[in-house]
Amino acid sequence: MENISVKKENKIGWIILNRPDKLNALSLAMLTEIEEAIKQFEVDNEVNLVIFTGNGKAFSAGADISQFKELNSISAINFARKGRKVMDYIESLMKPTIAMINGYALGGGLELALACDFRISAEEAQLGLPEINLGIYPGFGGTQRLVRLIGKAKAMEMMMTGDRISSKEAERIGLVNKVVPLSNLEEETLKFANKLLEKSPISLAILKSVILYGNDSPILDGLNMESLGWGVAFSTQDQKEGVSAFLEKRKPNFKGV
Ligand SMILES: CCCCC/C=C/C(=O)SCCNC(=O)CCNC(=O)[C@H](O)C(C)(C)COP(=O)(O)OP(=O)(O)OC[C@H]1O[C@@H](n2cnc3c(N)ncnc32)[C@H](O)[C@@H]1OP(=O)(O)O
Repeated sequence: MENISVKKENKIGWIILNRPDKLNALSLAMLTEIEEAIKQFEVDNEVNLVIFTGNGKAFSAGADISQFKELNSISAINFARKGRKVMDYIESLMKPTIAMINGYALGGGLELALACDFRISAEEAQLGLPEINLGIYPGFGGTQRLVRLIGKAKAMEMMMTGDRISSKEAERIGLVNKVVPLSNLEEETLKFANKLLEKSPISLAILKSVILYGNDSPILDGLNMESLGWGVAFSTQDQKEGVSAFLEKRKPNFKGV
């Protein structure tokens, strides 16, 4: 991998965007590497959760603008589709994902963070969708995900003005889950991740699927999915372990089966 670095530690798969001199701009090559890393983590039983972050002063300053010069209408669609495909893949991963936002999260970089389940941001970070200043608009799924996450008015404001917002403001409007000083970012992110790692990975996977499905469906379909997922959760050993542990007044030891 030339544009990202990848590691596994204590059940966590790390994807670290690694073009610090270009503020981790998302080139086509980087998108391909991210897709490859996700593919590996998806089937790796030693990875139960994935964290994205950036090397240097940015999480990511967005799609690589230097690659835009070569684009025509068709190749622009292909670039946007490639990015969208990767973001959709991240979103649908059946393991929790966290964007650990260490600095600028702009344009496609923020769209990557939006595809994650959780966003934990450094106080010092700035977030925004400045594509409008380039005569374009978010194209990696952000037009849809941001509206669903924070509502139409604020999402339109961010996309149509292109203004950057602080982490504190992002927390206030529900765009990030938690804001911490940069010096504590990794520690706090790991604390949050470890809370999830104590749960049953299989229940988290079913729950995530039910929530994502329901978010894009009429409520009755979502409710039906919830009931069906419940049945699946009840067929697992983890469910038996969870109930036994409660009754035996001990901590559950979930195995993901
Ligand atoms: C085709 C489908 C696309 C679909 C959807 C996605 C679209 C996008 O994401 S468009 C990009 C949106 N992002 C931006 O417009 C942000 C661009 N960057 C900036 O405004 C600034 O770099 C900054 C405010 C984030 C930071 O400013 P500063 O601290 O002054 O750092 P520099 O500007 O000097 O940047 C250092 C270095 O990094 C290069 N760079 C920064 N962002 C990008 C980028 N998005 N693409 C390519 N390169 C980027 C910048 O050019 C500098 O490089 P050098 O000049 O070679 O040092």
